[in-house]
Amino acid sequence: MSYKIFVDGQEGTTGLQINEYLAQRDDVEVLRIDADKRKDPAERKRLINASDITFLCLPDDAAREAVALADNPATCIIDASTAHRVHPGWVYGLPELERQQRERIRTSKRIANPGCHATAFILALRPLVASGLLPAGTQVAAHSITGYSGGGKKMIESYRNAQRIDAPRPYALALTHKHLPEMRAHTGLDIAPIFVPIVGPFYKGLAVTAYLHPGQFARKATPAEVQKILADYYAGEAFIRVHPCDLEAATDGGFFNVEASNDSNRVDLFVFGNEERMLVVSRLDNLGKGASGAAVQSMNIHLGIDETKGLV
Ligand SMILES: NC(=O)C1=CN([C@@H]2O[C@H](COP(=O)(O)OP(=O)(O)OC[C@H]3O[C@@H](n4cnc5c(N)ncnc54)[C@H](OP(=O)(O)O)[C@@H]3O)[C@@H](O)[C@H]2O)C=CC1
Ligand SMILES: CC(=O)N[C@@H](CCC(=O)OP(=O)(O)O)C(=O)O
Repeated sequence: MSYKIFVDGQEGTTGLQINEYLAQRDDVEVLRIDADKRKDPAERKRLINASDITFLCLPDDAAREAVALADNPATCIIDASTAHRVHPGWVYGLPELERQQRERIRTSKRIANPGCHATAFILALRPLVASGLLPAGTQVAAHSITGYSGGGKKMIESYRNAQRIDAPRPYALALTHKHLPEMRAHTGLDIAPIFVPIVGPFYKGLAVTAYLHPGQFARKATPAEVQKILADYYAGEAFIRVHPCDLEAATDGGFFNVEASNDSNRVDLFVFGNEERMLVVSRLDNLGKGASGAAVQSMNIHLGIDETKGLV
């Protein structure tokens, strides 16, 4: 069986990476759009409706437009943009979210691929809320350190061409980052976090660090107990690794490497600190589990094939 796949936005950062994954597979046929028709709605409409799966790797407005072009009920759309992540009728493409999520991804024709910071944040926090340890009313604070490819073609260009940008740059300082709605909706928290992303002068790799105040927990817990909640929640997950509370093993001489999950679809989770002050750190490749890898994982689940196919 060969599935027909169309990548709308095939020349963008996420689209190119999805095509790299698909190029290694013999069970998919990629429908290519001619370069001069990449933004032609009629040609995009034809290819979307000729496909079993269409990946939208587009800015939000273009993604909404693409959805309006889809009229074949058999076509499944996996949207990498922010447009539909808390939208009714769309399933959030994070299979590890909870037990029923894979079935939702399998049966829905509208799948919203999670944001990169949001994926890391939600996977770190959701088990703690679900276990009752972290009250839903807690306002969590977190920062994220990310590579510049997360900003797409324009940001990549600015790092490569402009005068050297060699210092990390915090942004979204109005504290209204576009991932807040999905972070709130999919962690089970009632309040959006105080969230500060920081972009650094490296291509890819991302780590969200969430600050936990054990005084706000519903019961006393050590870092090892928090680590166990995460490990139990993700037991058996192919792409989530919950590391033991071992600072020496988790760092290079005390320094945390935000690039160490790169070139994988893996999320690495760590708990640091003590009974008074705690951190949960969640690390991934923003172009892997933070974007294209996650999209391919959802495609595999939707098609009912091994979800790890083509992914490491
Ligand atoms: N980069 C990342 O790590 C992540 C990105 N995302 C999301 O995925 C989506 C794509 O992001 P990214 O790949 O980084 O963005 P890029 O800017 O790298 O690529 C977007 C592509 O879409 C094309 N495009 C723009 N408008 C249209 C249109 N109307 N019709 C057809 N094609 C169009 C652009 O064309 P042109 O080449 O001419 O500019 C470009 O090739 C975004 O919504 C982003 O928020 C999600 C998770 C992570
Ligand atoms: C470095 C950088 O700018 N990163 C992007 C997030 C990329 C991502 O996950 O994406 P979506 O655009 O799909 O939400 C940002 O923080 O806005």
